Amino acid sequence: MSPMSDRPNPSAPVHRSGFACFVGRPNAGKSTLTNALVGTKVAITSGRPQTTRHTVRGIVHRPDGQLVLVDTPGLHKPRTLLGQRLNDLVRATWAEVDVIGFCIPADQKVGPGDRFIAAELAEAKRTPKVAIVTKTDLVDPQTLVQQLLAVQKMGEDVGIEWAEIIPVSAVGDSQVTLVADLLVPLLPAGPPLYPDGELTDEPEMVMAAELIREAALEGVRDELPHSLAVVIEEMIPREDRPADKPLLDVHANLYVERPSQKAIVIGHKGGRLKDVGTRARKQIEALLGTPVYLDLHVKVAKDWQRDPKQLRKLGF
Ligand SMILES: Nc1nc2c(ncn2[C@@H]2O[C@H](COP(=O)(O)OP(=O)(O)OP(=O)(O)O)[C@@H](O)[C@H]2O)c(=O)[nH]1
Repeated sequence: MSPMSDRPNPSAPVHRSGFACFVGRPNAGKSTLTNALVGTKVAITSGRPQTTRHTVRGIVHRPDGQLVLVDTPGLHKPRTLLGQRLNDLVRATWAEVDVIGFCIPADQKVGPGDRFIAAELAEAKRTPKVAIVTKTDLVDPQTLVQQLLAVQKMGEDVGIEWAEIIPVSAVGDSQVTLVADLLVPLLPAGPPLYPDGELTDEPEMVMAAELIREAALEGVRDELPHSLAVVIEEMIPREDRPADKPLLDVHANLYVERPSQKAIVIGHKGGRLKDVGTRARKQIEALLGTPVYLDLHVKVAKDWQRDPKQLRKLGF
């Protein structure tokens, strides 16, 4: 603990800093809330700083504190080696972060999916947990009150005492600041962990790979849940370009497990892959501030999720 936190002066403003992660079932609104909090268009700001093994999604800089939002993959029934590793990673993250935000959409009844996560979450006894009821713009006030009560009850059922229960609409920009207001006091006292203005410290290649992966999964997430990995083979400035007209060559491989998945990614007459490439290219250009030539190849790496050697190669 830093000496700052021991100082018995309640009137002096204490700077706090630490890590938070959002959990919740798919589509609960975690990414949207993250982006709203961070307040940037760079949707995927990932990083693996020395201080944590986890991917940084975004950093909220405030005068009173710095909130580093880290990513966890979804918890799910482990059927493969990758599934097991992901679940282990989730649990490790929950034990290491300073606060967990459990996102529950306001417009859907608390269900078995939520209860499964809540029961697992209850095991992370030492980490404070905040319940965040998202998408409040989609419901009327009465439904919202019912949902807040249901979330309270779910906590009681599994033995979680929520530090806070916060309704928020990231899309409607309602109470987003309040989420940070309530999370920051739960962080330990300490100086900022990252320089001001920094959104991520991930090497550009990994960020580019994530942008491509996101683009490739768009609309086909259900068909390709964890079956897609992206590896940037090469990222080099094109030679012989005038200084005012640079071009960055990015060559990436998209690995899927089965030929049927390859067909999904590529699409009819390659149309889908072309779209994926265009979208990912624009985002990489926005991210790096330079024109990009993006070259994508889809490869089948059979059963890569079950093969430790392949997993390592693909960065898991
Ligand atoms: N109306 C409304 N829609 C929202 C809000 N927040 C998120 N959404 C929508 O809900 C959907 C899911 O949001 P995401 O932020 O991608 O959810 P997620 O929890 O990150 O989903 P996964 O990445 O699948 O785990 C998207 O279509 C969002 O636009 C909100 O505050 N209001």
